[in-house]
Amino acid sequence: MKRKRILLKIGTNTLTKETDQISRGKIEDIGRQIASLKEQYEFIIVSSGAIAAARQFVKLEHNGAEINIKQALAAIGQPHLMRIFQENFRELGLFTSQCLLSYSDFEKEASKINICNTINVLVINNFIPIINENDTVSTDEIQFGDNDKLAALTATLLKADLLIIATNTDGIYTKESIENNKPITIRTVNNLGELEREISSLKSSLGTGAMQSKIEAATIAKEANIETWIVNGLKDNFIIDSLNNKSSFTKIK
Ligand SMILES: Nc1ncnc2c1ncn2[C@@H]1O[C@H](COP(=O)(O)OP(=O)(O)O)[C@@H](O)[C@H]1O
Ligand SMILES: N[C@@H](CCC(=O)OP(=O)(O)O)C(=O)O
Repeated sequence: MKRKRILLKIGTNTLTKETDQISRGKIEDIGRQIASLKEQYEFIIVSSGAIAAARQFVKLEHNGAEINIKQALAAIGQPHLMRIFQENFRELGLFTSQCLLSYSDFEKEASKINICNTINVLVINNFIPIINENDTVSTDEIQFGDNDKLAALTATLLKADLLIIATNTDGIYTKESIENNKPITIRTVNNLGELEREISSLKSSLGTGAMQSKIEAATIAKEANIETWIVNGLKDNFIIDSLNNKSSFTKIK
């Protein structure tokens, strides 16, 4: 049976479990789930966390440009992040590999072919690709805040069956429920336009930029007929529970 391809995007909030360190426990939780699902699903990961990994170890001299500091931190943190993935996944019998991509790679035909070729060989040989933005050569994601769009472009290019974005909420909450401090998840979205209106009207008062980028990612995925699920990565077993419909999350069809 052909395995379904899941593109899993893990944000910094999830990877650090909202602390100032990468959580080995969370990486182990993710690895354990991938190991138990590997007969039915193949996983490609887009992981943030390079900057967070560096902040555990260093404080850099400031030269006036905050973005340069973040780029340097990403360069320092990325190998640490990969080491933590590698150590934890290896214990579970999983092999890892690293791919660093930037937006401009998705605009060049030759680069797109190379990305597909490399990642398909990795997947066939059971090496899980762990992708991050190449923060040395471009600043799009660290400037605007996340890897969501990179994940959607990658899911589209690699013909994923599903895009799962792991974050620190039970998906997207309704405007009213946020205002009442009793968050209620929007379970299914068929009309992204309507959702966009709800979110943008929240923007001024509650600062919803973070969810906006996830909606933009879902818009890209939808154009390629890929569903996006926004799930709570802080919870143990979040991938399996969402696949079994045992948790509260947002499904964007
Ligand atoms: N309607 C909404 N529903 C849920 N979360 C929202 C909403 N609007 C804005 N957010 C914010 O988006 C955040 C998640 O995005 P972000 O901080 O970028 O996380 P990540 O690092 O996982 O990408 C939430 O913690 C929440 O503060
Ligand atoms: N490439 C950067 C991504 C930074 C970022 O803010 O991402 P996210 O946690 O997805 O909002 C890193 O690895 O630190």
